[in-house]
Amino acid sequence: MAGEQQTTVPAQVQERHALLAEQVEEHRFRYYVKDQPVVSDAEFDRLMRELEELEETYPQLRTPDSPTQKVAGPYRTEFTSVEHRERMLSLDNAFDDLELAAWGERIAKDVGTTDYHFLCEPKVDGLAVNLTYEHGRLTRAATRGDGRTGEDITPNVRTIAEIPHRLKGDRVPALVEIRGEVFFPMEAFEELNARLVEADDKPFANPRNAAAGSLRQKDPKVTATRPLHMVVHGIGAREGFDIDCLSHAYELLHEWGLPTAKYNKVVDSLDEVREFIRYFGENRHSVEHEIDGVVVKLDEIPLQGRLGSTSRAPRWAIAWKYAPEEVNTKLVNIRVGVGRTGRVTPYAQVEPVEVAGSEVEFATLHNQNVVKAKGVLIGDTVVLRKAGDVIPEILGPVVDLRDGTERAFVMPTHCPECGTELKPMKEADVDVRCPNARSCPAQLRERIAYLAGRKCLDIDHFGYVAAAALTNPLEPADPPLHDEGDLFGLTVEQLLPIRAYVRDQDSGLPKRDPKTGEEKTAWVFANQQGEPKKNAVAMLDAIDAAKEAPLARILTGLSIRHVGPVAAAELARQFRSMDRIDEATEQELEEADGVGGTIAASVKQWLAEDWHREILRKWREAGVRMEDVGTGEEEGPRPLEGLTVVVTGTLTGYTRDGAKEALQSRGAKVTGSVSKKTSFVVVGDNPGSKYEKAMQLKVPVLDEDGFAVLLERGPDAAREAAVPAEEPAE
Ligand SMILES: NC(=O)c1ccc[n+]([C@@H]2O[C@H](COP(=O)([O-])OP(=O)(O)OC[C@H]3O[C@@H](n4cnc5c(N)ncnc54)[C@H](O)[C@@H]3O)[C@@H](O)[C@H]2O)c1
Ligand SMILES: [Zn+2]
Repeated sequence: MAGEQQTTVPAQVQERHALLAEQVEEHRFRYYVKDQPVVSDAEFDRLMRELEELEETYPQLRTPDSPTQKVAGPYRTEFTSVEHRERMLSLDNAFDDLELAAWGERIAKDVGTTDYHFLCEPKVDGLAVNLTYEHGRLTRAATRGDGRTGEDITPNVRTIAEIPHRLKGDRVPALVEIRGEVFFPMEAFEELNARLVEADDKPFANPRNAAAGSLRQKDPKVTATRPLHMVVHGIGAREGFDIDCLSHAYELLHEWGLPTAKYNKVVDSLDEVREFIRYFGENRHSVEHEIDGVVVKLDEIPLQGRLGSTSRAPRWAIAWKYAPEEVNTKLVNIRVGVGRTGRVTPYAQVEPVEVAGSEVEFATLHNQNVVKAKGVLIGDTVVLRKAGDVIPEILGPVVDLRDGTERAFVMPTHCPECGTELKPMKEADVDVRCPNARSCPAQLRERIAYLAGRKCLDIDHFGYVAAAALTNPLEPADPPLHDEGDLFGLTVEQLLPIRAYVRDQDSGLPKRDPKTGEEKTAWVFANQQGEPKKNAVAMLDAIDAAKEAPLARILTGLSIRHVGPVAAAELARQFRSMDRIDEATEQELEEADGVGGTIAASVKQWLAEDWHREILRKWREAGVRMEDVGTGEEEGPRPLEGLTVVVTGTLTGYTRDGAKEALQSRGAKVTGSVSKKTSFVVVGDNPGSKYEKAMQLKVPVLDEDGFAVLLERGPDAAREAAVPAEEPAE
């Protein structure tokens, strides 16, 4: 200590420290008071980290008014100030295992016993609220403020349905302060922003800001219209009752009617803490609110007291932060991509950013109404979210950074790739499509990529870049594939001269070099000596092998509307060859198990088109089998015998009845409600409560692809394809 006092702080360091402190204070003000932050949480955390590191090296900089020594504020706001009876603190963070281990060691050293437990809780991404109950009545609700003094938001909090105005039961104390997190559900966020934009109000950048902004309204009537929820996660001052552990306190809070968390877990060791962190890292989105980390607490309350707190955070708890899923970036442009069925989708093109482990340059905007509803303008700084494997999306604009140069998106009237005039999908539909199915380069590229892809022919070394190169190269002018018909006739000589754009698979748009900003191009199949690349040769071999593909995969790969993997499997099982499907009447197709009128009509329509027939003719000529060997009758087995399956939500390739028949014809029992005896729950879009029930009961859940696996390959393979439904906590 004495030595450190003598090192003088270099002038640049002092300046840097002052600048960081000022920035942190500014960001806190925008975040806690205006509910409109201009930087991402991760960016904010980096500033805080740098500040802490400077103070670690030069402890003289760590004065009591440094932001590192305070919760936040104090702020004067339009709300009345109220004192908390006990301070509301922030939490120290652990960003890696070393920091978690260091915390664990400090606990072990300072706690004075070996008999203690860790309470693990998902960290709710919302805003902290303090509820005061006196003799069971909610007498006050306040924000955290600077930790000692918060804002009185009692009337607003009273509008939140799940917060009781009166505690239940006969063990109600004289006084208790309850701490918790108010959050805004992700599903409702888009709708709120749409309403705000409609009314010419500022949209929120993310759900956490929406929670804070909705709760901190001058008029509680406005708050009442917002779907706010709360999870309680602590207690402050108390009189008239005693508790030994925080986990037991939660049981009491639950008994009083307060919304306690479902997933908390008490464990003995740091390794089990790690397991909890790992589990929720992978299942972040199976919880009803956003999670930005895990909070680990010492469960024993007397031991918490022994460790005490700093001016900013308790020593007995730590927040593990997950890698951020949200970043701020610039919306450079909104362009449209054309999908396999011709559907035209606006895409945000952003300044490339790293998020959730990958570089993102495009984010879907679904359709023109979504662009409008989100309230984003070209040129905005936006919040971009990438959750797990899901396609990145734009949450909302950072309105406070606008400078007036931003402009609204206008949906193009013509296809960006073939120039054909766009038409609504159906009459009065918001979705528009390019009607030029056969030779629109975009649609052809998407169909070929799908045909070569995992669900269909599964051709090795034939990815999206190859599909793009073969259908619409920059050189030569005449592409090797004019449609699907040319696939099995490809030769190595055709591949060598191909140069093409490197395209993003989700949007279909050319990727750009982050340094030069130019669109990336490549010689896709030839090496520098002009010889074929190994992968190109292997791809041609794989194309050849795909001539023997099972009929179901061929059928799926034709991109016939309504014929996804499941319907294709049904058609193949019952008709067994393309010829027989071709010869069957619409009536006969319709009467087949699990097919139905829509699919039958669509198959017949497809087959009636000349250029489609030409594809089949060329394929036949090239030796594509398009027939399943064996009669099929002798297998007629009931591979799903003994299984009970529930189907919920909308499937794209199947009607509800069709799905049911496909299951029953294989021997499965189909029921309407989920129980412990259910073998699988098949979920489509908008699944609702049965899905949640399945998660609770740990019943394996199958999406549409998983459903196809179940039908084609049976329950063992399907179990591997199922969503893990295991939960660590009870
Ligand atoms: N983007 C910005 O400009 C900006 C500005 C200020 C703060 N922030 C964000 O806020 C964070 C700092 O805020 P903070 O001081 O509230 O710290 P914090 O969010 O890192 O942790 C403390 C808070 O976690 C909450 N919490 C959630 N679940 C909990 C649980 N199960 N148990 C206990 N507490 C739980 C509590 O409200 C507590 O106050 C930053 O790390 C940053 O992410 C962002
Ligand atoms: Zn087109």
